Amino acid sequence: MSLKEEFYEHLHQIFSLAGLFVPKSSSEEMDSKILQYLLGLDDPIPDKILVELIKKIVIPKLPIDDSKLELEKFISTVSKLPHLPEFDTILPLLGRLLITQLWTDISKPPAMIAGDLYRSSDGSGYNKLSSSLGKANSQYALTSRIQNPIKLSVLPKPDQIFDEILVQDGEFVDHPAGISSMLFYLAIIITHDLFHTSMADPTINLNSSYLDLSPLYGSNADEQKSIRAFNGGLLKPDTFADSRILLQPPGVGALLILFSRNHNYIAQNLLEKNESGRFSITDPNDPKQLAKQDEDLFQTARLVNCGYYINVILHDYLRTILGLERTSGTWFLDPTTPYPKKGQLQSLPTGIGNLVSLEFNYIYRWHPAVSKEDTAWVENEFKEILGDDWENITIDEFKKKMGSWGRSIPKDPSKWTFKDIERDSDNRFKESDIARELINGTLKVAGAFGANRIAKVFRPIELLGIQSARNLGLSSLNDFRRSLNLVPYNSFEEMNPDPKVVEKLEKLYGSVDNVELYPGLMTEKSKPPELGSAVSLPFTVSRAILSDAVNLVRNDRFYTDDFSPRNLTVWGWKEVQSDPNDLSSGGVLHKLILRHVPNIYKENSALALYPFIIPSQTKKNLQSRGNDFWENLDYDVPKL
Ligand code: HEM
Ligand SMILES: [Ca+2]
Repeated sequence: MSLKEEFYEHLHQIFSLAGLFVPKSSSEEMDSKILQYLLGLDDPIPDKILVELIKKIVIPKLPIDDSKLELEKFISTVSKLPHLPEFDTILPLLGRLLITQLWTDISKPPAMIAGDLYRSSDGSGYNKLSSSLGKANSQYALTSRIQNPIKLSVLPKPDQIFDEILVQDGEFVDHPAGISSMLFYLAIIITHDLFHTSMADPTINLNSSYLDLSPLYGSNADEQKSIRAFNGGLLKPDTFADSRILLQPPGVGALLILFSRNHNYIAQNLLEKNESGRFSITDPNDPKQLAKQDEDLFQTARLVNCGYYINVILHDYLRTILGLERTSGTWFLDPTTPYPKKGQLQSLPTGIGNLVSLEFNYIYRWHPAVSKEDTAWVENEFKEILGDDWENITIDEFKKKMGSWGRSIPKDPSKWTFKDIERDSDNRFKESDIARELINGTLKVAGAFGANRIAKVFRPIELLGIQSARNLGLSSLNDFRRSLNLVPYNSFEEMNPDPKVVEKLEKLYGSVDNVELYPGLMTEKSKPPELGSAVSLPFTVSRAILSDAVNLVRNDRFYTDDFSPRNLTVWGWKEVQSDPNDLSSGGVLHKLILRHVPNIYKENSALALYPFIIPSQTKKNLQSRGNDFWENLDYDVPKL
């Protein structure tokens, strides 16, 4: 059988499987019949030459080699077709095919707009045709359709759920793949970039639905103003916009300060290089020109800084999540790749905008991962903010106390400090203070996911979360799984093989179809760390966050169509690239660490190059590659 005949044989089988009857025939006849089927014609195409021409249009070899003049041959053949009755249906169809091909060449809606280079302060205009999509202060989207309503006359009380299956019972369990707290510090920055549920109305998200570093740059014009120096595009020293970061362990703030410092490094370099004179002014005393220069430098620096951030997410964070550092391969998941139409594969759009959903807000509540040390830190913090009876505080009290804490901090974010970490006379934090938090973040092993793994200190937050999800009518875990095309769980045992967990779930929910989304996500089984899922997330969570990541990045025009030297400058565009063959296997975060807390880490420090994994585990992971690559790294803890 020739290759072509073999191909037709396969195709015949596929069509038969799909219930489409296609008689076996010669390949020529087959071509004509397949085209007849694809084009919805009543009769086979009557002419061999036409079949060949139509094939080239329906199944083109992309990109098209126009030197072969295929299009011209097509037009000239079509224009010479004799007026015969058998061509009556074919002629208009040929026109339709040609117009369709030419029409689909150009992406719709347009993703790039000339001269519209910058991110807005609140995420509006990221997509020009639906310019409010995903801007701050919008209602959340919903992902999951309710197909099987929960059949339980009385749902278990939130505190019953927390006290039975969520609260840590017994010893803290180390993360099985040695994931460090630093990975979760970045996860906290990501979640604080995407979600800020309004206390007044839980359907409203006060943040933009884009990974645009809103924790650093703010989510509206006022917040953005509060962090800018209004000179040379700079930010105030070591300043960020989102006060919620102050409630987190200081390592999260330290990581965000790397991005704050990086912004100023970028702005200074942009002005110094001043490519094509794009930041030039003619009169250094003209306030109007100075203001425009400041704005252009600020906005361009933000684009470059976000370029670093997205590459940290793709090359450090996702790589660790997928366990890719254990192999020498350089493959990674790149949602930004352009995929034009190919054969019957439709093109995959980019830059079409994004709106995060309530379900994803819950997918991303990873409180089980908080380390032992950070939990102790949070306990102290909560005692101060919530009072001595913090463990038993009611939801209303919790909201009230959090509100008054928010009003008690300085209005000017450049005055914010972390507990025990003060600002120097130049208003910057000491390198050693920032480095200490980052180093400890890499040394502190995160907590394992699973049922009964959330520290008690999170009780009020979890009760609020469970109650709020209920008020908002979120779907069951199984319906959410259906919405992602995952098979629903048929039994509690399928959801989690641990008999102790099964027993508790059964008592609370009766049937697996009744399990609510959030309690379900936090108690289902976790993925084994060995197989491409190093972070050992709960099954549904692990699948959902990959879909989320791909959408967030691909749908943002600033990371796809507009991610170019035109917008970022040639220097900026080169700066943010990852190099898969370097010591960090393509990581980007080490560049920020080595640059912004200089002379503390060695250039080859495992803690800088693989900050999301505790160093002893990094050594094991790299050794498992089976070569001597691991010997290039220094695994000692940097001295302060
Ligand atoms: C390390 C200590 C942490 C503390 C002190 C903390 C604290 C809080 C607080 C106070 C809330 C607000 C509850 C509400 O208003 O409904 C919250 C919600 C949330 N947390 Fe955490 N959290 C921590 C770790 C994490 C981690 C590691 C993640 C995941 C990466 C995470 C993800 C979330 C998300 C997505 C929300 C919902 C946010 C919103 O809707 O505005 N948190 N957390
Ligand atoms: Ca955002």
